[in-house]
Amino acid sequence: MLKSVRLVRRVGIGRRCMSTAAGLNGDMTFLDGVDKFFDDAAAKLPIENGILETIKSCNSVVQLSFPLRRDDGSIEMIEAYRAQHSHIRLPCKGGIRFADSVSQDEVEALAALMTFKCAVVDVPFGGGKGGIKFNKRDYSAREVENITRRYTVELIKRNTIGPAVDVPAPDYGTGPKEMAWIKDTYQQMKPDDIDGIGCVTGKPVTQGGIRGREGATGLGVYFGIRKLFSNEDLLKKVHLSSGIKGKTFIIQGLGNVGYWAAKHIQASGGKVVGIAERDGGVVNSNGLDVEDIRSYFVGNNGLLKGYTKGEFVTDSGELLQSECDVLVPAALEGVIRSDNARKIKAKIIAEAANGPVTYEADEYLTKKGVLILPDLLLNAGGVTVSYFEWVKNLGRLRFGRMTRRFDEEAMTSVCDVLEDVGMKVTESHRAKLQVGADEEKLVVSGLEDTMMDASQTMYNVAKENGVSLRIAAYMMAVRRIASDYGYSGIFP
Ligand SMILES: NC(=O)C1=CN([C@@H]2O[C@H](COP(=O)(O)OP(=O)(O)OC[C@H]3O[C@@H](n4cnc5c(N)ncnc54)[C@H](OP(=O)(O)O)[C@@H]3O)[C@@H](O)[C@H]2O)C=CC1
Ligand SMILES: O=C(O)CCC(=O)C(=O)O
Repeated sequence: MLKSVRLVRRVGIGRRCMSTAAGLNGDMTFLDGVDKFFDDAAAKLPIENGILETIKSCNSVVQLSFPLRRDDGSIEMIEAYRAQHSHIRLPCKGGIRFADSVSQDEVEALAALMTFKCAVVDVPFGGGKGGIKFNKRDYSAREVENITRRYTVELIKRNTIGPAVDVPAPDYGTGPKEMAWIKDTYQQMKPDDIDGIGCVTGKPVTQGGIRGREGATGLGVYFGIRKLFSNEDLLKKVHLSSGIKGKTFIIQGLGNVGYWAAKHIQASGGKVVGIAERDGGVVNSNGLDVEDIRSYFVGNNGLLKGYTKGEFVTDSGELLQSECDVLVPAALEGVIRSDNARKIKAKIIAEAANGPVTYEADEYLTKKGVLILPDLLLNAGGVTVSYFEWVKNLGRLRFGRMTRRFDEEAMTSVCDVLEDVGMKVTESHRAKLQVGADEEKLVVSGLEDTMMDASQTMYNVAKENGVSLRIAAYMMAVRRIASDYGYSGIFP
């Protein structure tokens, strides 16, 4: 039985109905920090105050609690949320987090980041985010499945999930398996929704997922970092030469995002000299082998302790403060705060996680000259490829299915014609040209194009306005959303 349900409608700046979150070790709460970044960007834009208030406010938050029958026969109440920050574009979009840290403040902040992130990469969704407050490790597989399915049912009952209204995806603590349960539950309950398969993204490929989504966020992080390493102007400010090759990286979190980002960084010649996980970190100034450490970590129940190809450091927080060119936080928000910002030695912080740097730490580090690649841009690869998955689901057609062979044959004809007119086309030329793009190639290409384009616009906005990259990203987002309101007006 449903114990309590609260539907909270947020209607204006500062009129938060029940923000109970404590600040982050003395810094403001996650949500207050996001609001403050928004205000700083908004102050630079000639946009009517009422529109700014409309953009900033969270449209709705569902708070749920539902019972779980534990394996030992006892009943436990589970607390969960889904925030829909913006309905200006539908569906709402954003992941579902399974973590002890989940709170209303957290999901609202994350949902707001989703709205702005989607606008930065021009993905036509409003922001949403869900969370269930529990640690998966303390529950059996059956219990986790039941929690996921019951949560989905509670969302269905409130019309808070569906391909047209709100489409969840993976986030911290969730992945393809949970997304498959959500999809299956939705389709069991709504068999007449012809687009039901698009009710969630990040599904396994066999369940309507898209090739490339699992590694998309980390690949997008890599693309964003690579783009920065081609920007001589910005690199000059942090006294670094161009190119990733030989640069040193420390990664926090070897989960989905951290692993894929580290893998691509290493493949392009970057040196991963430290990896920090919850139980401790491993350092090696000659560079760690990402694939090797990840397979150890996965096989060792998510623990790094015992890994022998580097020095183990018990306090993984120490790694954030170690010497490196680029620090990549890829775990949770608020890990760089005023109480440790002064000790950060990295020249660049690449925000793979959402909100890893608090407002206060951002202010301090930016003044000090540390370059921060903001979450709004840097981890947008996930939602970009989720968008491709949703389009695929609604279109019911795998990208490349109707074009791959056609393109290959067209290029074969081009090679034949070149030879007919007397040009020499070698076998290696043919091998290069006669490729039709399959789904994965198209996804990677679309993702790369999106990240390059959005990065360049962000750099331009930062330069034109003399602001940090983060404020530039917020400015891009606010301008685009305000322009939507300019056309749609305020209903009714
Ligand atoms: N998945 C996605 O597509 C996207 C994720 N993000 C953001 O990226 C971040 C990471 O998400 P994701 O990779 O999916 O999550 P995962 O759950 O896959 O991985 C996170 C990893 O970080 C570890 N971790 C937790 N706390 C710490 C800590 N204090 N120090 C070091 N490591 C820690 C976790 O350990 P443990 O399991 O023990 O907690 C886990 O191994 C989140 O902020 C998320 O919102 C952003 C865009 C998209
Ligand atoms: O893939 C998505 O739809 C959302 C990913 C996400 O939760 C995020 O970008 O923070």
